[in-house]
Amino acid sequence: MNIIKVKDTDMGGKEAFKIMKADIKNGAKVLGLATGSSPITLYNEMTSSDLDFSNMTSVNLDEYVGLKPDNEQSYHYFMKEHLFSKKPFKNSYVPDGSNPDAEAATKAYDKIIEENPIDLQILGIGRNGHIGFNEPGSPLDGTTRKVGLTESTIEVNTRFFDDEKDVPRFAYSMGIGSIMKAKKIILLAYGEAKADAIAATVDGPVTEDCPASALQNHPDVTLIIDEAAASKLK
Ligand SMILES: N[C@@H]1[C@@H](O)[C@H](O)[C@@H](COP(=O)(O)O)O[C@@H]1O
Repeated sequence: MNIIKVKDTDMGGKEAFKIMKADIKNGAKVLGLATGSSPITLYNEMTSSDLDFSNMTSVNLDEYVGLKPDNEQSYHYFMKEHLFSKKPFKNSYVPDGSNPDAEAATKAYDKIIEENPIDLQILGIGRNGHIGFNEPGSPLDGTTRKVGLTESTIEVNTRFFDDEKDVPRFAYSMGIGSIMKAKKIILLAYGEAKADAIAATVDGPVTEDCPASALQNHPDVTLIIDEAAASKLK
C-alpha cells in the first residue's frame, strides 16, 4: 500500500484529486464514489476544477435501506449536493434504497457494477474498519448485499438525524469483492478516531474483523491520511 501523509483534509483532497486527474488523463471512465465527510474536500477539488465529467460514469458504494433519493439524509441526496449538481456525469448510479426487495435491488446493482468496471474507487473508512457499509464479519469476497449496521455505526450516524430512532438500521452496500475489482483505490482517513482502523488496515492480519484489511491484497491502493489517523501505525 502507498501511504501519503497530509497535514489536513484540504491537502488530502488535493492529493487525491492529483491522482484522479492523472487517472482520467490515462483513460479512466468509471469512478467509484463514497459518501461521508472524508471525500468532501476531494469533491470540492472536482467541482472547482475545469474537468468535465459528462462523458464519465460514477458508481456509489452504498445507500440506506428505506430512504428515498429526495430524503436529505440519503446518500443520493449527499452526492447530488456535493458533486452531481455541480459536475454532472453521463450516468451516476447509487443503490436504490427505496426498493424494499433486497434481492432485486442488490442483483440490479451487481449488474451495473459488472457493466461499468470501476477504474478508480474512492473509499472512506469506518471507525471499526468498515468500507462502504461492509461491517466487521462481512465476507471479503462478497458482492452487493443488504447489511445490518452495527451499533457503533448507528451511533456515529446519529449526528445526521433529528432522532436516533430515524437512523436506518440497514443499507445496501457494494461488497468487498466488488471493491477489490477496482483497478485503483484511494482510501481517505482523517482524525484520531480512525487511528485504530488504519493501523489494523495496514499492519494487522487480513481478516473479516477489519474489512479494510482486505486492501492489503490489492495491487494499487493509496491511503491518504493525516498525522492523527496515522498515529498508531508501526
Ligand atoms: N458508509 C459510509 C462509509 O462509506 C464511510 O467511509 C464512513 C466514514 O465516514 P466519515 O468519512 O464521515 O468518517 O461513513 C459511512 O459509514
